[in-house]
Amino acid sequence: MAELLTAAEMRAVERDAIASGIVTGLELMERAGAGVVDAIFEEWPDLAQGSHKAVVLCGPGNNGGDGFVVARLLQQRGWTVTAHLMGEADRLPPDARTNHDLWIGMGPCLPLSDGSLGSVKSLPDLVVDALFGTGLARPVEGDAEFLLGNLDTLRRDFGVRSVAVDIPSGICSDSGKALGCFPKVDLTVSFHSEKLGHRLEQADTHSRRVVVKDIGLHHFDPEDERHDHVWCVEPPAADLLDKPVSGQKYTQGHALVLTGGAGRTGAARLAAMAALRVGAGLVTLGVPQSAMSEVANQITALMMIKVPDAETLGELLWDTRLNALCLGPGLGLTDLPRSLIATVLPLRRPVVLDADALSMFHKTPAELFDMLHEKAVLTPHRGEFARLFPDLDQKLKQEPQKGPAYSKVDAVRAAARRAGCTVLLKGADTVMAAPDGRCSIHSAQYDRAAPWLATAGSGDVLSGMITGLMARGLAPLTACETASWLHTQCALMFGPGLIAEDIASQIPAVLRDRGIRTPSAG
Ligand SMILES: NC(=O)C1=CN([C@@H]2O[C@H](COP(=O)(O)OP(=O)(O)OC[C@H]3O[C@@H](n4cnc5c(N)ncnc54)[C@H](OP(=O)(O)O)[C@@H]3O)[C@@H](O)[C@H]2O)[C@@H](O)CC1
Ligand SMILES: [K+]
Repeated sequence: MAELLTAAEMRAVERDAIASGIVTGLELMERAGAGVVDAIFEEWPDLAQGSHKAVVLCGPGNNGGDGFVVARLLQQRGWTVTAHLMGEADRLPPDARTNHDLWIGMGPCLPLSDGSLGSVKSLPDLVVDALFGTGLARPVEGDAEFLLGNLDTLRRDFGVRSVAVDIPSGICSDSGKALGCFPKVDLTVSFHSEKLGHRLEQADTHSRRVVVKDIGLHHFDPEDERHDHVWCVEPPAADLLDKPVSGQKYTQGHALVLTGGAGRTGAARLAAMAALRVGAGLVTLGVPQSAMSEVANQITALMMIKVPDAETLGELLWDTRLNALCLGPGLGLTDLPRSLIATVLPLRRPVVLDADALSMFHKTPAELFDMLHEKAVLTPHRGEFARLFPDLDQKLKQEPQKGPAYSKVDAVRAAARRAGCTVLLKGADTVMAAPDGRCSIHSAQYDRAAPWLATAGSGDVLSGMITGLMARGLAPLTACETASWLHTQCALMFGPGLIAEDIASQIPAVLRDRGIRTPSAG
């Protein structure tokens, strides 16, 4: 998995590298600027030929310093470049000041103003946004706000291309939240690793693409440093999902998914099918009397068993081969589901709680938290999260007045700690955290945007996938990471027109794509 860094972590990596003597700050800035120029030509090969016109907006910190390097390197390629500086040159930090002074010998540096992007008659081919990077400390105002607001219009209406250095200015790199304004650029070029802000919130609405350029710094090792850092979920390794050739069905676990009453069993059936498709050996639906014939008419590979009350469920669970459970999809909000949950949780067996199993505790979340354990997973959407963790949701909702802003990572980590189990908060930026602080983000953004996944029953399928993977023996956080990736990948594979029933049906194709083959296929 790839690390996602906060501004403080990035500064620490830089500081350690400089202190060890392997590199200077000035060298890092040069590499950063050169990385931006390389990325520009990779993105737009036509700009690598001939002479073009660029405007570089430089801020008062080192992000501005990177901008002066870009200005110099483009000018050296024969471009016509104008730099615009926000603030006073003599207040720039040392490395940025050095690059400013180098630029002054080469081309114009004007004060930033509302006219910095030129007039309709003299527009540049490219705008470089180097106003603020990881040091954004408060909302952007004045001329900077005006200019950033215009970038998207220039792109749409006049074909002017825009590139942000490190992160679009105005976006908090720790939280992805906008501080004061909301630019939209074609390309963001970041350094060393992506920052959390490239993946959180509506990240792909302020940049159409993000590329990361290596500047020769040390990367964290996921095996050693999982607790402190946040990781971006990547495609699961084939051996995580493959089945042993000689295995029989019980070696892949037996999941139990509880349904609601008559007329409300669809959600649990979706979850159960997903659990089976991700490879659980057996999946049984636990069904109340009123829904027995409805469920019997709808299933083939799934099994069912009557669960009229909590006592029956308790007896059933003496069978420890039932090794992962799913409660919530369509379960209802009456006393029966509450007693079913109270029967399941003390057994400390892997369990996913979703939907109604979360909503029913909205007045008494502490009652739920008291029963939870480290093998449990909560999979709330934002509304369910707000009901269980109203104070954290409130903090998350507040419009930030300073950076770094409170982030979804902060909120989900706090929720997992409080609940004592893994919490997965759904979204295009799905954030999941274990109670010990391990945390990852699955991003269905940029080229993995899956808008058709926002469809009724989609969350039930995700819960089922997590349950099935836990039945196969995956640890809760790993199951969440793997299921999040599979869920989105199925949607991408199916494409437009997707409904919840289609998601799990794509699993075989996705598994084949991951290199999981039948032995005879080699
Ligand atoms: N770390 C690394 O390894 C590397 C880092 N590199 C580059 O450095 C960048 C980080 O540089 P940075 O720390 O100087 O912060 P940066 O984003 O330039 O802004 C700070 C300045 O902006 C000001 N300011 C803030 N908000 C404001 C507002 N709303 N309105 C007005 N002013 C505001 C703030 O003022 P202050 O808060 O101090 O009053 C301060 O003057 C990073 O993104 C990357 O591009 C690369 O060279 C490669 C290696
Ligand atoms: K920027």
